[in-house]
Amino acid sequence: MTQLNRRQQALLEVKDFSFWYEENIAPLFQHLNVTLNQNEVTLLMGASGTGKSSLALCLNGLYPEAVEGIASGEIVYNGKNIMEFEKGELTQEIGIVFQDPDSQFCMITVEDELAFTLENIKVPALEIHARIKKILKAVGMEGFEQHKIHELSGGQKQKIALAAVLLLKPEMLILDEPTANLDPVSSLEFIQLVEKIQKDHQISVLIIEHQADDWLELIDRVLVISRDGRLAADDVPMQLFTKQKQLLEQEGVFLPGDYSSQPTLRERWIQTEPSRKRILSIRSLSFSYRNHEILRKVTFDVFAGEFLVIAGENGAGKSTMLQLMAGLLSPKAGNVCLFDRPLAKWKEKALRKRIGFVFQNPEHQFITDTVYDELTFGMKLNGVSDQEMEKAAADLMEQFHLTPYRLNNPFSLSGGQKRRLSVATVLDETPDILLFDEPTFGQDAGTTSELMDYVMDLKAKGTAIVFVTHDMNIADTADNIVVLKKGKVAFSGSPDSLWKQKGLLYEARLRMPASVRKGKGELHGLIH
Ligand SMILES: Nc1ncnc2c1ncn2[C@@H]1O[C@H](COP(=O)(O)OP(=O)(O)OP(=O)(O)O)[C@@H](O)[C@H]1O
Ligand SMILES: Nc1ncnc2c1ncn2[C@@H]1O[C@H](COP(=O)(O)OP(=O)(O)OP(=O)(O)O)[C@@H](O)[C@H]1O
Repeated sequence: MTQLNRRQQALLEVKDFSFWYEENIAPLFQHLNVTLNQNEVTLLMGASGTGKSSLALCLNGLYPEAVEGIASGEIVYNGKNIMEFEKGELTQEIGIVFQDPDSQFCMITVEDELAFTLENIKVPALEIHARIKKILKAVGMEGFEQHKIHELSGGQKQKIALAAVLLLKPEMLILDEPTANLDPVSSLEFIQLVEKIQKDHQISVLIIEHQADDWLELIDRVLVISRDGRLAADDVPMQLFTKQKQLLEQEGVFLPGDYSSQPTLRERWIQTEPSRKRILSIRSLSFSYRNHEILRKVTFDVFAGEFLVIAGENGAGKSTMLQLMAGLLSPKAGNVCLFDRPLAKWKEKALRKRIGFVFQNPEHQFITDTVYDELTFGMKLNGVSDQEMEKAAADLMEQFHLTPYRLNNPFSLSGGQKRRLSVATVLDETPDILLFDEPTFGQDAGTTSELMDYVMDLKAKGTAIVFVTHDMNIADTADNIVVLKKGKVAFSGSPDSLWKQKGLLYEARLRMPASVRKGKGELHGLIH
């Protein structure tokens, strides 16, 4: 940590800046005054929905224009008001890696995407190939030139999005929850990569993240936006996390493990034992996309009242596994049985009633124009009365902090709100098994523990819960963890027995949770 000892030279000055999505509603953030300096690494924190992503888009001049929003005050970049830059000019100076990397791509293959970026900044054709090769190596994606972007795993996409932005050689880099889709070791490597790029090029970096632990070594300064859209804190990390704990807890911000005296997620619940009633059995299951084998002879069971986590590196086949468990994909060999009956023999409607499924990308799930319609879509199909529907939807909106957004379009919600809505839509009735792909991604400390409380309550009542997750603090609370490695089951057992297997953790690109590392005095161990 450099404790603000770098030479302070203003790069981006935010002066009395306020922003509204619509007239006649309260501003999303107001009277912000803050200066981001050259060669400085700043972390921006705040509860889900406070406006962090929106602020990032204001800083590089895309908002308010792109959303017909309203802004007052000014933002000055290198001494010049950002409104005075030509269209597209500022996006080269201030590069953003978006929260959802899919929203950033416009070409089919990795090479075309990166070449498109270089052509836009008029790089000579002869140089393009070498520049792409070099940047792919820098982000650990060497040899992926011909891969189709939509076929990459979430983590692989994130690295390509970073590569595309770095090609522009920006003076400032904004990273919006950049490690949310990465496996634990890739996440750490990504942070090290950002550190190296920052040091080599002395660029200014603004990171938006809910969990700061692994960034602590790198960040100079932390800003916190409060729920009412004001700058609640601006301090060096150690001062902030030791002296302002109460404020941070009130604002729903995760305290890094080093500073937190809160119980770990695992300590929060009285563990309930799963029953021996088998809900789902997976036997010798194999699956390929075209000739590419993704899963090979996978076998495990899921029991009533069990909390099972599927973990593994980016691209290991976890999301594919979950879709096979839901009957959204069909196995090439082997089978998945629900109550000893193959999924293929179930009627679609009966299957959907018994298995709830939440996609990795919430947007893949939304089919209506409002939060309320999204929550009641399934209920309407099942003939639930208007009165019951209203009550159930109101309860879910309350529980998942979505009440103010009842009539909002699901696509306009913040990343964390979208995630909560997609989870809430499968909770309108209680199926036998709930399959969630990264349900806690993008959540602040408060919404994570509330969501886990909700899910643990369902588990205690007998619902089987399956999470695909990269969050090892959450994996630590599971009854059973299945680790996939290159499409095969590399481990199945309790979290405690997994944490003892250092070699396996390393090979599967997993890490012990912070609380376990802390107990062993290895909190900042690079890999484990
Ligand atoms: N295009 C839009 N139109 C209207 N409202 C929007 C739009 N985009 C975001 N919002 C609203 O602005 C608020 C802030 O969203 P934003 O994505 O900036 O929050 P955030 O702090 O980044 O949240 P998270 O941590 O969940 O990603 C949310 O309440 C969201 O519903
Ligand atoms: N529609 C598709 N067509 C072809 N290949 C695909 C498709 N979807 C995924 N893949 C490939 O299958 C492999 C497994 O992908 P999957 O999304 O299941 O991995 P994952 O373990 O969930 O990864 P992550 O943690 O990054 O989300 C990856 O190599 C991916 O590139």
